[in-house]
Amino acid sequence: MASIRHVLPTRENCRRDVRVKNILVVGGAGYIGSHTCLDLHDKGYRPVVYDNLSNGHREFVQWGPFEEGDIRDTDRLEAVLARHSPDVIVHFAASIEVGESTRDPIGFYENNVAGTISLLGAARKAGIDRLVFSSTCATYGEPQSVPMSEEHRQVPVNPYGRSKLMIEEMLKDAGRYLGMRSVVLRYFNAAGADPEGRIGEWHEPETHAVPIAIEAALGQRDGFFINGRDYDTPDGTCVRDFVHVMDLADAHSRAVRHLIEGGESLSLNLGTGQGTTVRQLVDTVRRMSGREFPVETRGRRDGDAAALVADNSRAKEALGWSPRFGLEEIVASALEWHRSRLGGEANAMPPA
Ligand SMILES: NC(=O)c1ccc[n+]([C@@H]2O[C@H](COP(=O)([O-])OP(=O)(O)OC[C@H]3O[C@@H](n4cnc5c(N)ncnc54)[C@H](O)[C@@H]3O)[C@@H](O)[C@H]2O)c1
Ligand SMILES: O=c1ccn([C@@H]2O[C@H](COP(=O)(O)OP(=O)(O)O[C@H]3O[C@H](CO)[C@@H](O)[C@H](O)[C@H]3O)[C@@H](O)[C@H]2O)c(=O)[nH]1
Repeated sequence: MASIRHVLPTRENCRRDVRVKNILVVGGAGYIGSHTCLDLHDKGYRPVVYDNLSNGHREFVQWGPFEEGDIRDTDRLEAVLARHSPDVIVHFAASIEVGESTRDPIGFYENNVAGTISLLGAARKAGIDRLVFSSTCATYGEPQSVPMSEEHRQVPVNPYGRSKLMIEEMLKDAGRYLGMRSVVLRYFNAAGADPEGRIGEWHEPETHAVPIAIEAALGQRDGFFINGRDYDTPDGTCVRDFVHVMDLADAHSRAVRHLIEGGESLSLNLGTGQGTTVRQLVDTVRRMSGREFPVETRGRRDGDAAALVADNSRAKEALGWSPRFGLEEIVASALEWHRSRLGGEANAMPPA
């Protein structure tokens, strides 16, 4: 298989057709936001990060200026917008953990919905009417059919998904009545890391399947617990559509360009269209890391859908986007990132 580095766009081949513009990346010190800054920079944009560092990392801000602030602080946002005059806002900032949303629903609506109202107000005042928004396949709720197209009904089953759907509805009204154009990107399961190992997935606490399996392989956890093996799927474990974070980043840069070029508002799924069971994921991590680790089964996790796989044809058509990487590249890049973070600790471990 070709090295991941060989298919990444270079600064040179993308600069030719994109003028340098400021892009405000809200939540850009986080996982997907920082990879998007890397991609925007490589394509000739200047990403300005606005983040309160509640879940992000200062050291992930490497490709443009950093403005520390909270999206609920409208005055601070207005000052930053006035200073940088961005052409487009890319909005990642949110509380993201589904389980936490059931324990603290009001906190989720406060950060995600009230925070976005504050951001939209500041953007309107600054005359910025182009926005790319991080949504999620969790807005669909229980799948009626797989793969899921954008026409699938949206009936989220947890406060996290509902908060994202509320924002999608607000953006529709901002488009209808205020002329704001937006690209809503509904990600499936983001995973993987910058192939050069500069940034990667780093959530605290970590709840996502890929980094947890890798931490188990690197001896940072006792093992991996599969949440339920009694689903109606090929091996009884949940099916997910893992999409490489660099492919997501590429889609954001394309969405930015679409808006700058006058394109209409869009809602798009971002996934590969390929389903992977949790068991297959764990086996791939074992094989690629060369390390066995204990795998046990526990009960189902509340709110988990059996299978979530994207129909990505609309994103392909509207943005000319296509996922370039599969599960092996996801696991390889994530392994590299985790190993580089652990340094000698990972290398010192005896093979299992
Ligand atoms: N990770 C996934 O698989 C996935 C899937 C679907 C959708 N999403 C969405 O993508 C976006 C990014 O997810 P991520 O995995 O990179 O999460 P992340 O937590 O790594 O990034 C979110 C960033 O937003 C910042 N932030 C949060 N609240 C803020 C506030 N009030 N003001 C300023 N900054 C704030 C955090 O500090 C963090 O840096 C989120 O909106 C999430 O809902 C993620
Ligand atoms: O230790 C673990 C962790 C996860 N899983 C399972 O692995 C699958 C994937 O889980 P996870 O990586 O936590 O992702 P999701 O719960 O599918 O949620 C992610 O993907 C959603 C879109 O599918 C986004 O909306 C969310 O923000 C994002 O966290 C699920 O079946 C989990 O139950 C395990 O079995 N064991």
